[in-house]
Amino acid sequence: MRLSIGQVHRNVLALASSRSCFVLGDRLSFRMLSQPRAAGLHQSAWRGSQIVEDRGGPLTLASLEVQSRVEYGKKEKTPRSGGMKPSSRASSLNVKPKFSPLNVKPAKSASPKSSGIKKTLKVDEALFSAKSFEELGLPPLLVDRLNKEGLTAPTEVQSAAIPIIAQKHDVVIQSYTGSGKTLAYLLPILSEIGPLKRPMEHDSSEKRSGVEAVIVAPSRELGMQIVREVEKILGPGDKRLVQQLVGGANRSRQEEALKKNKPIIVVGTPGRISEISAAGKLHTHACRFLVLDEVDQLLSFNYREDMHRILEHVGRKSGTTSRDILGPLARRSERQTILVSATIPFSVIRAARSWGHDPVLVRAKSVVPLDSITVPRPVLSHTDANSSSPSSSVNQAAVGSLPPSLEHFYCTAKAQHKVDTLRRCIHALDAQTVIAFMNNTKPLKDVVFKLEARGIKATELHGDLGKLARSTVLKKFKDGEFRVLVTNELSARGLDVPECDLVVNLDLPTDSTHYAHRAGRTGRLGRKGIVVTICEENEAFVVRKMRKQLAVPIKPCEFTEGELVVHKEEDVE
Ligand SMILES: Nc1ncnc2c1ncn2[C@@H]1O[C@H](COP(=O)(O)OP(=O)(O)OP(=O)(O)O)[C@@H](O)[C@H]1O
Repeated sequence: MRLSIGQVHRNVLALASSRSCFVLGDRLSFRMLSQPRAAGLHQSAWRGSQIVEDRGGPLTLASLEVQSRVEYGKKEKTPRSGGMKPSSRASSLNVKPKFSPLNVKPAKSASPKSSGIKKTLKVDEALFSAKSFEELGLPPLLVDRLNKEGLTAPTEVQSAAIPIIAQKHDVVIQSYTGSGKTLAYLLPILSEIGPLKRPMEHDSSEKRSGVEAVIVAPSRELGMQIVREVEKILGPGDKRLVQQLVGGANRSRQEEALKKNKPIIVVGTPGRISEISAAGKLHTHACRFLVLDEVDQLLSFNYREDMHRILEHVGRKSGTTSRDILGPLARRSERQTILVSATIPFSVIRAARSWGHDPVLVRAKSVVPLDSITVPRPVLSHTDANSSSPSSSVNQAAVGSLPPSLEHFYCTAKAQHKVDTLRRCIHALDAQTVIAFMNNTKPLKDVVFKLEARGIKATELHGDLGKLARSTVLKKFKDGEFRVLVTNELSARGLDVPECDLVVNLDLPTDSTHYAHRAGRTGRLGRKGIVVTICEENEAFVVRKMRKQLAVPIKPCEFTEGELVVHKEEDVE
């Protein structure tokens, strides 16, 4: 019996002595794991077959999509191109839960389009709120649009954030990666502005002109992703109401589009927004909402000038200057500020307190006034928002940022053997959609080359590629044309590839916050996912340190004979 990754944490039955590998139990019913998968899956998976009854085939990442709580329909699996062996896609299950939030269309079919199979990715029901979108007070037109898009129930963080933003609080939204933070701020904004908004008795919207919401994101990819999310909700007829202002794209075209389309929402990167604003082509004085997505990164030293301009200008009536008698208070009253990240260091809490209007911290199941949070005094430093706090603040920020559905492992390998370890890891886990992180740009190509030479379709994504190349690569990866995306920190934040079932760190992340964001590219919306860190022997202590800081088990392992072998900690220490 080979066992699925998803079962590790709950089903450990025994430890095999000599290799100290875990032998795992299985509580899932045979019916759920039965024939179709058995036919398609190969030997890779967990060692431990001696003890557990063989139920007809190995369980691999594909089986992560199976949960005992809900009933599934099964569909044919479509192989992802480039794999050594044709195997299952992890996401070919139909799920029909209580509120059918799981009736979610994947962002994109990850299998070749020719398959004609409309897949439904299984997500974790527990992530969803017991309340409906209507109960949260969203306007009927907006709820209709959401339903049309297959979004029928809010996640917990959406359920907490939507009413609080509607009450005009400034908020800091913190919840783990892939928990739906984007809609948590978009929905209350779209309830107030644009064609789907709540009907008002005394509608002052006619008097408003210009941009009403500015959303800032640290990367083009994330910016574009947010634009697509807004477009999806607005529907094809009103797409022009959102405008992307990301770097790397033609600036004059963006300026022309601003003039022609008169968008109510702009989404962009700090540099481009502030550039166009400084040129007088973007008028945001009447803006009602300012969102900083991945706020901890946006408030880092790198972005300080652009962010300063944005914070000074957005939602600030012309004529007021920072020397006005009310100073920042006058500005505050003009806009609602929404700060969002899976990792919120104390520095962000401090900033939010100083700009905020009754600011509150919103988490999945709690809403806390920021004033009630004890924040240590800052330590001066000029590197970034995280490091402007003591290292404990970095650690504090990362705690609770990881979805519980993730499983973490690490293994050691010499630098020159890392790609081979990656290959063995992919096969042992039968991973279909893999993101491999490195710290620098230069070695990415080499890794891609080596993977391709071993028959694994791979591609690279980094900031040196042009905007078009970046979006093409990403699209092809999402569409399943490549099995592995080899990338750097650029892709660590916010990137939503629902099908991603494995994240691999080929280089160690710089700290636990970086680990958390990289890891969060898998296990989206409560799906199962695996994170494997491949490090050198003398770096293993760093992983163990991060494990402590993050308070998640990161288990030592190795990949032998097409299988994942989990070690007892003592064997490696
Ligand atoms: N209520 C919902 N029902 C179904 N799917 C949803 C819902 N809310 C969000 N999603 C989907 O869940 C996925 C993750 O959402 P999102 O990208 O907003 O997560 P996040 O918390 O911002 O993650 P990160 O911290 O990595 O940026 C997206 O594919 C999104 O479309």
